Amino acid sequence: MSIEVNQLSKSYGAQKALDEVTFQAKPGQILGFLGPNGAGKSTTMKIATGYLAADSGDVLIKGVSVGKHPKVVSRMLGYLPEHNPLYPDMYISEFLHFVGSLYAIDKKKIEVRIRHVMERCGLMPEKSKRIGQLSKGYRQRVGLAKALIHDPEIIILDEPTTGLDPNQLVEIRGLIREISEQKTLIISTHIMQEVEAICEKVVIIHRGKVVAQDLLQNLTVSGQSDGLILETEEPLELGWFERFPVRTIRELAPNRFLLLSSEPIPVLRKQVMTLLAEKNLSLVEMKHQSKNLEAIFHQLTQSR
Ligand SMILES: Nc1ncnc2c1ncn2[C@@H]1O[C@H](COP(=O)(O)OP(=O)(O)OP(=O)(O)O)[C@@H](O)[C@H]1O
Repeated sequence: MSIEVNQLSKSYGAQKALDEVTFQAKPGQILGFLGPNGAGKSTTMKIATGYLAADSGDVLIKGVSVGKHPKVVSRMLGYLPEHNPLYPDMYISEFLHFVGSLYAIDKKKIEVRIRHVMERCGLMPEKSKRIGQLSKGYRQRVGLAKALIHDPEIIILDEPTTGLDPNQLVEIRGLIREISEQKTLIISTHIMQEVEAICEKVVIIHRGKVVAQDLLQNLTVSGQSDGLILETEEPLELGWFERFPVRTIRELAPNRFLLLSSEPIPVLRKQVMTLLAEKNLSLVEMKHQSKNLEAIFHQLTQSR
């Protein structure tokens, strides 16, 4: 295994942020680490990269304990934190020089290495600007370049596309896919499309506990999550669905529900149509929510 997270627990005061979190990533795998706000993703990433100590449990990077050998591990890891810390007054290459010196990269090799990562991360068009003058997308690229400068085998990216516009988002995702060749990647995110677009394996965490861990293809096929999204102009009463073949109801937004069906969707749809007519409700939207990651995520991380 490239990364083994073993029974990690962490509390902040009385609050338990992680409760025996366990998962693994194989060499060459892109693992999507998913969870709602406050689930414990950043805490896990910080412990895995040696920035924070766990209360119990450990993370092994290629068999080396992060808790016991944080310095050894830091050379094997590239990390893009959620709040990507950069020096706004520095030029990009100046900044990468500085980071390279922290990893004691050979002075003869550093120029070549900086040029390589700047090209790889598409930074050459902006090379004459200071970091503070760059757009958010380009600052994320600098963060990625920083994570790659010492050519680590394992890369951990904490919410790498948050706050990017749709064009930058596609570009950065493409870049992540390119970077991932021959590397092991963990990407923490709450964007389902991101995981579906780039990840092979998925771990879902909720309130500090792992609630699902599998290959994306297995999760989306085996998840018992076929459902119907229903939105009406008027409020719906949950009691109306008691006689329906509905296992669970999730409120996605006001007057908008995900009904997880225990029967084929056409059976449920027919009953919902009858209900709408009976109650004289105006339909805004009704659509089949197939067994996709978003439905599984809702199912596992929202309470009724
Ligand atoms: N330094 C801290 N002190 C106290 N509580 C903290 C601290 N850091 C995180 N927490 C709490 O621990 C829980 C997990 O936080 P964490 O940042 O790991 O979640 P997350 O899944 O990364 O969330 P988000 O998607 O919102 O970034 C949250 O309830 C958070 O408020």
